[in-house]
Amino acid sequence: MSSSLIDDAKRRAAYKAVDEYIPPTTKVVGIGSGSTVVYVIERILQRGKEANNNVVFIPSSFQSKELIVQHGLTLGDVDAYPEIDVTIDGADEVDEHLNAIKGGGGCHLREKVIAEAAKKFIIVADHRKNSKVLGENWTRGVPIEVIPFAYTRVIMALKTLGCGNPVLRMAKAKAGPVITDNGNFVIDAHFGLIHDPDDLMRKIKMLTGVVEVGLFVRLAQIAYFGNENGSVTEKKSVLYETE
Ligand SMILES: O=C[C@H](O)[C@H](O)[C@H](O)COP(=O)(O)O
Repeated sequence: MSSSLIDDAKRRAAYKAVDEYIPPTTKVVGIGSGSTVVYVIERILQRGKEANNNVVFIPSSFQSKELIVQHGLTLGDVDAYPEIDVTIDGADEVDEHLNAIKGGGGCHLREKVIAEAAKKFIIVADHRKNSKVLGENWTRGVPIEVIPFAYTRVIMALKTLGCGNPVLRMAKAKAGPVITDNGNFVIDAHFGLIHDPDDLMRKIKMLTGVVEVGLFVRLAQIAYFGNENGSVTEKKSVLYETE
């Protein structure tokens, strides 16, 4: 599938999420990070200045803060708005229960804060992210943000938890490791198929030096996946099916 077809798929998922989950009454919107979220902003801007005038946007990263500011939207902070109406974000993989792997861009710590602060957390992605079980398609591993001082110890501990080859994420255009928006490192740890993401998330989070794990368990209400044929698949959490 060409990259423009994938971009189209991301765009359709993002547009649908904005159309269905940001009604005119919405006051506070959380903005995730990554390439799909760019289309979320694109759709929000298409609603026009008037529709966005009274809406505050809360970023989950340097990237989303820049998107909000550059497009003249009102920037807020989770300190001032600890309760968000709806957060829309991308994902690296989503399982059948709407658990997700996130952090391919190293932003999962702030993204999780913004997701947990939201009454509704919505995922937007292309069809490659739509799996039955986590680890099926996303084999780069679970992103784990760690304080630099502890990274070697965390890598050792991840091996005892069953990860064969945890890798410190290296920067592409700089010598040395990726540094997150919070000044930390990221370790990518592939665990094969993850049948119990809650259990794995808790075990990793208990390791000293781990700041946040890119496993989002039971947080999403709905996920939209843009497909190759132009359709959009909706996956809804059983936790919200009664709504
Ligand atoms: O740290 C990055 C985030 O978790 C992204 O939301 C995730 O990697 C998906 O990004 P994209 O929309 O570019 O596939």
